[in-house]
Amino acid sequence: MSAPLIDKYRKMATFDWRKLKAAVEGEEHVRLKAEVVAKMKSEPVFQRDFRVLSREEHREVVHQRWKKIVEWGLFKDPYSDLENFHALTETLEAYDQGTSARLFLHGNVFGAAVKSMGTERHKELVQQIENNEIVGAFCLTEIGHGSNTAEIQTTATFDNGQLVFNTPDVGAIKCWAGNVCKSFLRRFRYTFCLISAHSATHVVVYAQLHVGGKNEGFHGFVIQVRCPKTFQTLPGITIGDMGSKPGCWQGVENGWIEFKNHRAPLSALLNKGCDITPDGKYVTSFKSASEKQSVSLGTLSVGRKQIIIFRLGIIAKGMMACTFASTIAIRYSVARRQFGPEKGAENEIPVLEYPLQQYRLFPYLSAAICIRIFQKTFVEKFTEYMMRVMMGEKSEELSEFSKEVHALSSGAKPVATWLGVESLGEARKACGGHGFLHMSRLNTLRDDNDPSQTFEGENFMILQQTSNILLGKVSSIGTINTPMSTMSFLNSNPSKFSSWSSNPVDDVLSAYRYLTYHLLQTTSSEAKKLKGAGKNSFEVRNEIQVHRAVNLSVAYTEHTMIDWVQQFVEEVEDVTVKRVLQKVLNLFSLFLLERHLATLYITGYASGGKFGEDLREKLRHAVAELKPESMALVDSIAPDDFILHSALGASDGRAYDHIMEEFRKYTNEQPKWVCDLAQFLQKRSQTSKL
Ligand SMILES: Cc1cc2nc3c(=O)[nH]c(=O)nc-3n(C[C@H](O)[C@H](O)[C@H](O)COP(=O)(O)OP(=O)(O)OC[C@H]3O[C@@H](n4cnc5c(N)ncnc54)[C@H](O)[C@@H]3O)c2cc1C
Repeated sequence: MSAPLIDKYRKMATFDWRKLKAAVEGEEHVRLKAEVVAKMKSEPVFQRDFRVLSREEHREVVHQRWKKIVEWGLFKDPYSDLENFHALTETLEAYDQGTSARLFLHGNVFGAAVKSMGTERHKELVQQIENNEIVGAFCLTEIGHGSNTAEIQTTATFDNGQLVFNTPDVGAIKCWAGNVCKSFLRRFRYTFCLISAHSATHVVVYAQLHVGGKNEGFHGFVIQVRCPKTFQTLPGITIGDMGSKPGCWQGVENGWIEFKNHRAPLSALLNKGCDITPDGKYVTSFKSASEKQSVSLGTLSVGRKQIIIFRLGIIAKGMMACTFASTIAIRYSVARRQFGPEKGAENEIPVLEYPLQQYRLFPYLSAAICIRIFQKTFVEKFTEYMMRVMMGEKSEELSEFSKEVHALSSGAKPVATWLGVESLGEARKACGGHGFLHMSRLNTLRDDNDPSQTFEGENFMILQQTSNILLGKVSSIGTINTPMSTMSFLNSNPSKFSSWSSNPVDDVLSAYRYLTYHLLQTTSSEAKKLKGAGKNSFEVRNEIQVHRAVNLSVAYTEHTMIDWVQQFVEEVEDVTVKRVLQKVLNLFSLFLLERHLATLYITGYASGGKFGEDLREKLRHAVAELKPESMALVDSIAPDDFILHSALGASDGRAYDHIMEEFRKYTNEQPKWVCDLAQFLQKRSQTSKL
């Protein structure tokens, strides 16, 4: 039975949360997710408590869950059953990113790398991967090189018809082994491969290829690293674990690998577009060194699309983080009562009543909904693009499409993951002391989501990809016409602020257009100035980042997010749902824009304090407007309690009961060391009497 207070808040809503959920997620998706959850609930291996597991225990439980999902055979072919596959992926990601990583991410990257860079001679291996007869990992990052992958130092040297792998120094030791992104699976066949520390039998490894004394550059190879029966490493290979990691990543076997004269057959070279003849001649069909590098780095053809698919998946991680943060903190804020207009515990009010608490939490509630709508729209547009690629289209418009998708995904991944991690930190603080308990899950979830800001392109690094593409458009201002129309507004100089309209989102979009346009202009003229002063292109690119290129990428991305969500809301048929979604978007857009207030003034969008005062007043109003809707909105986004797994955030609103249920598990405990304490105290008391 729910607590009366949470029900009171539920009744304040002006809409049916189920209808909103169906409108945002799609009825079929909601139904399929419920099916997966029901299956997991029925299986003992998916039951969990709040105990902190050791590294060994954590990995074993993840392994058992992985096995169960494999046995269920839930996702034989994502191509033929994409809806089911999306439902499974989202549910597993919400349940535990470590389990989903073990299931999907590393294996798919390994398998896809073999498929995209390999040829006919790797067919048998591909078959083994698909049959789960071997276990694979992906080794690109080294101790000394992550972002700058082209400079990795591991070597593969042709010698007597074989390849000899070496790690020249400590910086060249492979680490992290694996790769990340769930939605990669949405389009590509997958395999179940584990990470290298304990389980991998094979790895895709990147190394500098030396043939006949010449370095032919960075190449991909697939090699066996362990015997699949004994799991002993092969000669010349040392593998270890990377030690403890926070959150769910403790359950993931990220490992390091060192090579010392490890010999592998020539077929280890993933030889699409290049090869070594048995007598030791390097041959290539690549026209240039950079093309060769592009294929090896996986940034051409399928590879570039894979990166975008990874990023689309990571945007969803940001959405999920905001979902967990707002669900747990808003439900708890109704159960938690502190102070009141008059003295007496009976007069205390739920902390959700405080405008400051609302101001800290509701923006992330709106972000959870808006990022989901944006991500879903982006996936649809990307699918349309992929269909054209698969149909073999080769047009200038399609290559423009590719660039635009790349620019937006490189901006949206940072914006979404930063918001996600930030939301969990704020939610933890908004839940006070109890928020710090492991059973709130907020700190653990924060740890789970933390690396989403770094992997698959460190956020600040990939924002540079967005700004580079935007800066490339400066010379064609007036004729910019991109397939998704995210840049068309840059064709004309947007006007300064004059007055507010009746629609805050229209006003926010106008401000963003001005902001993006002016950031593009100032970044571009700064670059010209630096070039004129004799700086080289490396220096120029670095010196235009702070306050300029980074802000440009963020502004462009946020403008598109808001614009697409607005278009979605306009299409919603149910009037009550549409009205509340509009309130959600009002808040999301004002919340994001307020962060750019200083730059808006600096770039001359407005002068005097009134614009800023008005913007903030509108933001406070948007927050207040969401209060009566907030609990139903939470219900519309909240995962099932089994998946949410938070003593503070359960849907029945009985946070104290759940907290005490956990506390009581530790009633009158007598750990072994208290005997030692008793003896110590006794000894002290005897000594003091002497
Ligand atoms: C949980 C987790 C799982 C991972 N899994 C894998 C995996 O499976 N396989 C794999 O190969 N790797 C994996 N990685 C590694 C990951 O891909 C890299 O850590 C990531 O690419 C960032 O690279 P880096 O660590 O070298 O960061 P660095 O490049 O060293 O970045 C450090 C700092 O320098 C800044 N910086 C660097 N260059 C510039 C520049 N030009 N301009 C401005 N600032 C700059 C960055 O913004 C950052 O703030 C994983 C990492 C984590 C945390």
